[in-house]
Amino acid sequence: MTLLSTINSPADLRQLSRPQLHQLAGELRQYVLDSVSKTGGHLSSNLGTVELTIALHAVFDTPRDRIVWDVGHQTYPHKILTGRRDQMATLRQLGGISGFPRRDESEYDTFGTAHSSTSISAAHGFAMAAKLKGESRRAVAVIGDGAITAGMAFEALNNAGVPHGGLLGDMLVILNDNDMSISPPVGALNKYFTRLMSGKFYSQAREGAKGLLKNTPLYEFARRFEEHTKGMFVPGTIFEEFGFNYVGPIDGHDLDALIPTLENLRDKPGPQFLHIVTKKGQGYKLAEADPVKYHGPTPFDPAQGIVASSKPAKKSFTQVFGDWLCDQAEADQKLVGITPAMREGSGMVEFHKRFPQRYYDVGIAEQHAVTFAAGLACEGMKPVVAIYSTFLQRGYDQLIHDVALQNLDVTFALDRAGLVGADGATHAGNYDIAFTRCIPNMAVLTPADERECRQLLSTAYQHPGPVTVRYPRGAGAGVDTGTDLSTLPWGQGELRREGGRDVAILAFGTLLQAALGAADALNATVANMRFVKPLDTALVERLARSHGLLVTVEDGCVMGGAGSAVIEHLQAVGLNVPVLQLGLPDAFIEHGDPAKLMALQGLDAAGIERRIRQRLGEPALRAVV
Ligand SMILES: Cc1ncc(C[n+]2csc(CCOP(=O)(O)OP(=O)(O)O)c2C)c(N)n1
Ligand SMILES: CC(=O)[C@@H](O)[C@H](O)COP(=O)(O)O
Ligand SMILES: [Mg+2]
Repeated sequence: MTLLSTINSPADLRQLSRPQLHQLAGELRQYVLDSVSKTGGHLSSNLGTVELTIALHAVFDTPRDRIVWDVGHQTYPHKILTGRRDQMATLRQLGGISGFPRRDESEYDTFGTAHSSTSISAAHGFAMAAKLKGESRRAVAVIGDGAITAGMAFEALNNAGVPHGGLLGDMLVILNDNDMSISPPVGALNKYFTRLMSGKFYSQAREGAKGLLKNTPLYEFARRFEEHTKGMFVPGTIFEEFGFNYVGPIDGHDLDALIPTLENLRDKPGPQFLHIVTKKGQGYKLAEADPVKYHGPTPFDPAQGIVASSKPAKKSFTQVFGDWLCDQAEADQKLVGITPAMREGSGMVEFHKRFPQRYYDVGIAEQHAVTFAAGLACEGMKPVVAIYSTFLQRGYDQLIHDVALQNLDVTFALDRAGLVGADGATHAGNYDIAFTRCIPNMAVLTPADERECRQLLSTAYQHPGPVTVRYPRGAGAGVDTGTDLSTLPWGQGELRREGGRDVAILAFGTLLQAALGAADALNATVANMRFVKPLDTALVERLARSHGLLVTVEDGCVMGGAGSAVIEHLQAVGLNVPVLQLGLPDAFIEHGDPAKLMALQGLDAAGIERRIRQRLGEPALRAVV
């Protein structure tokens, strides 16, 4: 029997001796590796937080004390120790536990997250509420060196370090510095952390206070860095200037350092800041060597590691974008590619290699990414912002105020549009059609397949104003993209299937395939609309005049979506034809296999057919999933 199998809550863990906690760390790390290798999920970050999680639950009185994890992708050890060990087999699957903290999943998950850099604000809220309610409890924010680069983290530090109405929150911010975001970290702050590490951390190690780094790459790195910076004067840290008591850096894998340090900080009033140094992928050699590859793998054999499939894979939309970006950059020196910390996920690795001067990873800084692009556009450059639909939500005011209002020529390549699968509701790109099409000057393009994705990216790029081109996670139908940079006529859709006069389906985006499947069974007309804005109003009117029912289909929210655009136009021109709007409902859709999720929403071919038949008052011919 393992020790881990006896831990059903942090109360059990608090009964263990220090040597037993060391043993627990080994078992927990193995459990994380075993379960993630079966389910897929965020691996590298979780291997790095094993000791920290044990130390936090050993020292703090959780759930009474509030631990707020930033992003929350590193909370698998926390889930395992807080009563969800056996549910790890269901991680990120339909009906299973989430890959992120959820208030409705456990009382130990104090704050729901998945978008980064919110933890210090939320912990500050917890700390001030405790003060106002006269309760004595601690709030702890755990934030990574990637997540802390976002403006929001600094807005919170700025606020939390000074008293309000004479009250100062008792909070601890733990900076989990593993010198990695998803990709290698960028920016001045990262350089600053390296400086901090090379000073205090190294000198502690050298003096034998811990002797822990000896013979490790970190030791050698710190030693070499110190040689470069000899004589450098480091006054207080930036965090002390913000009003925090700064402690560290300490080794975040050393329970014997972590536990006493946390005990000490737990008992100190006011804002405390602990800087720990960890290694992404710790304890699994392959992940340590390539933390990017093991950031969020699909299932793999831990003995072998991730091996490339021998089957030729269909190109993902992300790859279609990445190829297009390189070709367009080759053709136009003015192109600048921008990613807010998602180089791999957005398909920009090759672009980075080939065009390093025109590649910008701005860190986790979506707001800055959008306004930086606006500045470039003012000077006649041609910025392309590659951003996940869900993360553009962070840059919404910048989109309106800095880009659209000045009608600037910025192309937004919106990846992960629609449901994304395992990451669930936090990452779903359901809202971008609704929140972009209402902005004056913005154009909104929805390619139906890989070839059209490439063509509409070129079309957007040539259009002298702000445009979003949205495409989903994963592969399309396998349509050849071609290698040209040809464009499609602005604002025009196309008729893809001439059917009877009863039903015309207006498909926006990649659901065209499912719409065509349904149309075959119904003998319906199908239009591939391509543009949500400017809408092909001539095509809409023609179909409205010649069919008894219009059906709009999109993989975004129905409310305010592309179907709403069609109805608004019909109303404006006084065409009174019934419209059935098919898309995502007014509900958050949980994690699971994307195809299953779409079927459950009635957005596969069978579902579209069934819902149209229901609307026509016909019996459903296919079984409900
Ligand atoms: C607002 C936002 N932008 C981007 C992301 C994607 N993202 C998830 S984890 C991550 C890297 C975080 O790095 P760090 O905070 O250092 O944590 P680590 O993975 O190193 O433990 C990024 C960019 C996100 N979740 N939220
Ligand atoms: C936690 C986070 O935001 C990312 O790691 C995200 O899970 C990546 O998603 P993709 O796998 O779709 O790139
Ligand atoms: Mg990090």
